Amino acid sequence: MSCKRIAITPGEPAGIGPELMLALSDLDWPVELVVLADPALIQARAELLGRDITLLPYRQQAKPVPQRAGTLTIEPVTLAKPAVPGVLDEANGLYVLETLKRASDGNMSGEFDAVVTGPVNKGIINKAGVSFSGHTEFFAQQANVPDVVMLLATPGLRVAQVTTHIPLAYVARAITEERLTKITRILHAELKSKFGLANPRIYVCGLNPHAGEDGHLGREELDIIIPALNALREEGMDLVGPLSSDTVFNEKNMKDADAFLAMYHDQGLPVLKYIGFGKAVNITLGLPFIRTSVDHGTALELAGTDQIDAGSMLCALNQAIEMIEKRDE
Ligand SMILES: NC(=O)C1=CN([C@@H]2O[C@H](COP(=O)(O)OP(=O)(O)OC[C@H]3O[C@@H](n4cnc5c(N)ncnc54)[C@H](O)[C@@H]3O)[C@@H](O)[C@H]2O)C=CC1
Ligand SMILES: NCC(=O)COP(=O)(O)O
Repeated sequence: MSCKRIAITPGEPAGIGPELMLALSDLDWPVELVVLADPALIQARAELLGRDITLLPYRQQAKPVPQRAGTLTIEPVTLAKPAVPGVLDEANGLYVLETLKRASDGNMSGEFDAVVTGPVNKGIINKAGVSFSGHTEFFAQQANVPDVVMLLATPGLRVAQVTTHIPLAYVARAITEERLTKITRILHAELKSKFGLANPRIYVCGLNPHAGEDGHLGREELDIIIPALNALREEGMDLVGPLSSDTVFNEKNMKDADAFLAMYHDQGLPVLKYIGFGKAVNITLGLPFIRTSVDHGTALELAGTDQIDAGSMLCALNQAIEMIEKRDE
């Protein structure tokens, strides 16, 4: 297989993204990594941490070559202001978006084979004047895809979400038969195509406490979720539920399920992040390109220190490489 090229966005410059890039540069990789960032930022963080690193310019027309330890290949994107570790500055909000847009464009054109993203601060991008709720929604919009699925995965557990970054107060309204059907179809199809599962079994969470307790604690299960799941079962999908989300994540179910489908962001992710910290990956399903990410945030208080765990970033890159291999099989 020819050497592949993966775009890497470090994310929020005041967060631990630059440290994550240094962690990537510690290892040899079988692919070319193209870091979309301000070289001065990476150099400054390396100096702060007493690290030697050789920054190489990205040459788009050259054949991709595997990344060698001690180096990072960079395409410059210029910060508006030098970043201070741990201190957000809305002046750099658009810089972050520029890196994401470059990654998206390069993936859409076929220049890159995947994008791996570091953590961004959603709030500071909004403060910079651009409405932004997350990479998931941003990449969907850039790729002109109406529906994508956020899936977090760690060994032994995959959790997808029907809704992503919306206020809790809007969640019940957003759970419609149409949305649940579309999301479940994407999840089911990509568990097959991207993870090689012939007939994936998906455990579905209820929305209400005790999955509505026969309608006494909320009617969404009876009126929306059960009818949607029954129709999808008619298509041959192996769906279990809806089940009460306070008990569904037990050892027996985790062994049996290929994935869990949660109704909202904070329903299943605490379980996944608890058992998977340092070895979990966020994957966007339904995009026309491969996108993986760290499972954690900007950890501002750790920026500029050597206290970070780069495990999730390494897993995200390995996951992207695996997905490229699967795609090219
Ligand atoms: N992929 C992304 O872009 C994500 C971005 N975020 C953003 O991050 C910001 C901060 O969110 P928080 O909820 O505080 O989550 P966080 O993940 O930044 O921090 C939660 C706790 O985990 C620790 N932590 C996080 N990553 C770590 C690492 N690699 N090594 C060691 N310790 C680590 C932090 O020090 C903190 O104690 C928010 O603006 C949020 O939107 C959050 C999750 C994902
Ligand atoms: N919990 C994952 C998260 O919030 C990151 O979302 P995204 O920025 O990857 O869409």
